[in-house]
Amino acid sequence: MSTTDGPGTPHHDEEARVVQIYPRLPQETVDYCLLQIGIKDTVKTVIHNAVVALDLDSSQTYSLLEVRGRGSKETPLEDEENILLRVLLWPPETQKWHHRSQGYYFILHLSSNEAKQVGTSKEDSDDLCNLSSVTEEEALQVLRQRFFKHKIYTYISNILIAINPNKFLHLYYNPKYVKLYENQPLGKLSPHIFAIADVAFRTMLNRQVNQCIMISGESGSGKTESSSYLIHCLTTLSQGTYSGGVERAILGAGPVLECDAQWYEFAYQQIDCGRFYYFFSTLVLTVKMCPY
Ligand SMILES: Nc1ncnc2c1ncn2[C@@H]1O[C@H](COP(=O)(O)OP(=O)(O)OP(=O)(O)O)[C@@H](O)[C@H]1O
Repeated sequence: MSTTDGPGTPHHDEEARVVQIYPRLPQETVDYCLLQIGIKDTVKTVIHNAVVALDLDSSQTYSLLEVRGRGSKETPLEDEENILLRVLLWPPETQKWHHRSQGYYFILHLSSNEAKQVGTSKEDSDDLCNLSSVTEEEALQVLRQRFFKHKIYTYISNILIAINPNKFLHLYYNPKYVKLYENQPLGKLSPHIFAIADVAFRTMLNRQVNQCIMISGESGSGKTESSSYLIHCLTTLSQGTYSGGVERAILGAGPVLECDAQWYEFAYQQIDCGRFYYFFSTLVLTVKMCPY
């Protein structure tokens, strides 16, 4: 990420965007700064760069709020969130330099240290393997906490856990995300079902070997829904490659996607024997939240 001199500054890569950050501070500062954000930038990096660009006191704690649309509420963003993923959901005309009156911008807010500490009572991580202590209780706590922040996907290394949100989350399934996750190593961006589809698709093309994504979970946990997102992503990825027939093949595979108990038993035997990776490129575990 770099600071920019103004609206005319060229983008360094196709996925970079220029955003405005408006400081909301007790003291007088310049109105706003412009920052160029790229695919790897998190909210934390944006806050750091805005503090430098606005020449603010770096010993203070700041947070970033997103305003998405005129008159919309200000949404506080998590430090590790990928900021480009949010900006890509803004209307195209607001994804380059634009006036604040159009309603899409970020606010840099001075937050007190105590407030920050209360808000981070438990550690959060995109990958449960990164937790400092991996107990069942800790893992469930993190998943629950993420779910309440509308983060339904979490990795355990290259296994994806998908929690059924029971409502359509447009933030996750915007068609632009297929492109964003294309050719990205697993774990580089926030956990997503499209990342799983991309890994399977690339491995199939590179190794010229059939791939299998196993989806497991109790009834109503979102297996069918997850497979339709996978199919959507795979068919989109297959367009524009020499494997154009993939679309027809995948759509025709509906009946065999729902396999019987015997097959599951076989699949789990392979996992138990440590042969998982020979049989499945990836595993998606779907989870239904208990209402109590
Ligand atoms: N990712 C998701 N986003 C939005 N809604 C979802 C998602 N996953 C599941 N749901 C909701 O939960 C309902 C149940 O999901 P789904 O039919 O996929 O479960 P299932 O695991 O296939 O169940 P069964 O094993 O009984 O067939 C869906 O009809 C949908 O409303």
